[in-house]
Amino acid sequence: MHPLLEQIRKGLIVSCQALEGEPLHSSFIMGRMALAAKEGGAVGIRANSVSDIKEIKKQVSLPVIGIVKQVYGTHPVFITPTIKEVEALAKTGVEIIATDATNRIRPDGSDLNTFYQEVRSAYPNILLMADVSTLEEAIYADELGFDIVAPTLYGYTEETKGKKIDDHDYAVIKQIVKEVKNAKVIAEGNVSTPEIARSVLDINVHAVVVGGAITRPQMITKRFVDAMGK
Ligand SMILES: CC(=O)N[C@H](C=O)[C@@H](O)[C@H](O)[C@H](O)COP(=O)(O)O
Repeated sequence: MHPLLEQIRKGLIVSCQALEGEPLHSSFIMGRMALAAKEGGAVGIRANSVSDIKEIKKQVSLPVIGIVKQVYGTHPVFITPTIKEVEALAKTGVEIIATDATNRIRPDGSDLNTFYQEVRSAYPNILLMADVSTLEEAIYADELGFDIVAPTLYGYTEETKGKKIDDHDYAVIKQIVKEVKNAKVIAEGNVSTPEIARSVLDINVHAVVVGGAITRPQMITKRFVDAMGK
């Protein structure tokens, strides 16, 4: 197994992201979030934007899954959508680059296969993570040769809107773990409690990514307020 994949095996990766318009939108704060995650025992960090990644890399030496969320007009593909974002990420020294790996055509008109080949040949030493929304996309990403597959976009596409990882007794992640042959499967997206993290590990995922439940305090506050019935 690749040493980096060995390093994150069965561990918690904390996604430290705050987009423009969110209260914690600041590379300084994301760097400190990463440090807090490390102190709590995280084995890796997922982060968005060159500026956040640079600051995070100053604060921690954990492996980073880098993305650039870039919206092109009204196009629905926004997680590292084109080679331009990949080039920017590669310069930061991230160990893993994640990208939208749904079956949708990308903003520059290319399909996933063309994009994958282009990225792989330009950056053979960077691990590639496929953010998918369905079992079929997970299988295809695995066949293409992605190192990691995750259902990050399950619940966030037209086809899967509103769905969550723990729906129907974790049916989707169970199927993905069963059908994906070579790539490591990471659970990401709506892992909102330690119990869900434990359950997906028991399903035999390679590692777990948790974002909002740790790093978006406005969401955490709302969950308390909602539970209190206010
Ligand atoms: C759909 C989308 O844009 N997902 C993004 C991908 O990087 C992030 O906004 C999520 O926070 C991340 O996937 C972790 O998920 P959660 O925050 O649910 O633990």
